[in-house]
Amino acid sequence: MMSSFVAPTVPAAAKITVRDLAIGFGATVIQHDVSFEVPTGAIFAIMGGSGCGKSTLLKAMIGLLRPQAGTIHVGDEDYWAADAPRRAVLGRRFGVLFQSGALWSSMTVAQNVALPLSLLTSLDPASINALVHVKLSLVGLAGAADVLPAALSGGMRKRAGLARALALDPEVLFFDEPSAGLDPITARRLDDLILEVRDGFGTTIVLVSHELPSLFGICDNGVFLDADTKTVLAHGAPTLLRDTCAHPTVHAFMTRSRPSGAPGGPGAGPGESRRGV
Ligand SMILES: Nc1ncnc2c1ncn2[C@@H]1O[C@H](COP(=O)(O)OP(=O)(O)OP(=O)(O)O)[C@@H](O)[C@H]1O
Repeated sequence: MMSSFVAPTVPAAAKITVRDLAIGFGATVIQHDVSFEVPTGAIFAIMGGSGCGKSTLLKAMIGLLRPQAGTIHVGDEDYWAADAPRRAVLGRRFGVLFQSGALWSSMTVAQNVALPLSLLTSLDPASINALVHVKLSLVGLAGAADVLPAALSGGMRKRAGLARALALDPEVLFFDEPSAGLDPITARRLDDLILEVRDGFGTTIVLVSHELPSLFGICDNGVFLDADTKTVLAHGAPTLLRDTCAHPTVHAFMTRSRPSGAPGGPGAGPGESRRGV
């Protein structure tokens, strides 16, 4: 007799492929001809100076901003060619942690983490509670389940946001400036947590950051955007770009030095050299 058992479908690993992307607002182009691939299981950095379009690129990748041109593939699927309901289904494979944590202020930490589970799954309340407890334990907030976000420190808010982003077991986690506003030790703890999530669950991680310690400490791949040319200047791990990239803008950013030709930078006259600025 044939078995009626049907094996659950495991979604294909969500490699993200960006091709010839142009992003912007109205007629304004912020970046164009952006191409890169986020390998499965990578911690991938979107780097570049202020205003170059990192957050705008992130918005296009998580479905908040339609690109002006080009494609973003999630696995084999062209994300922006899909209709809105299909994009919503694809989007369930993503978790997002915004800069502020973006928690609902009138809901407790546990209720915030439970929200995506009650909205997007048919799990019963007891299963949701159990899952919430697991996610909060993972980020070290099991003891803060019944606390309102206002009572949390900045680092705890980020961790609560991370627990919520992890609620649906995403294949890809997006972070917008995860360490912004955190002291160096708290930022380091958050970095360690991001590494634990990637190593423990194989989650692909895409993060926007200009915190050099985080970039060097946890990212194994990335792309560097430039505001002046509105294009990608370099691809690769932040440490690789720091150690080998000769482009003056990338080199200056990665080594916190002045671009060559700038006052006090390499190539500047001796009288222009200053320290401690
Ligand atoms: N909604 C919007 N409408 C019009 N222009 C926008 C909008 N959002 C951002 N911009 C502009 O797009 C450019 C890129 O902004 P974006 O926030 O993506 O840069 P960023 O690299 O993330 O910067 P930062 O590191 O300072 O956060 C900026 O010039 C910004 O003013």
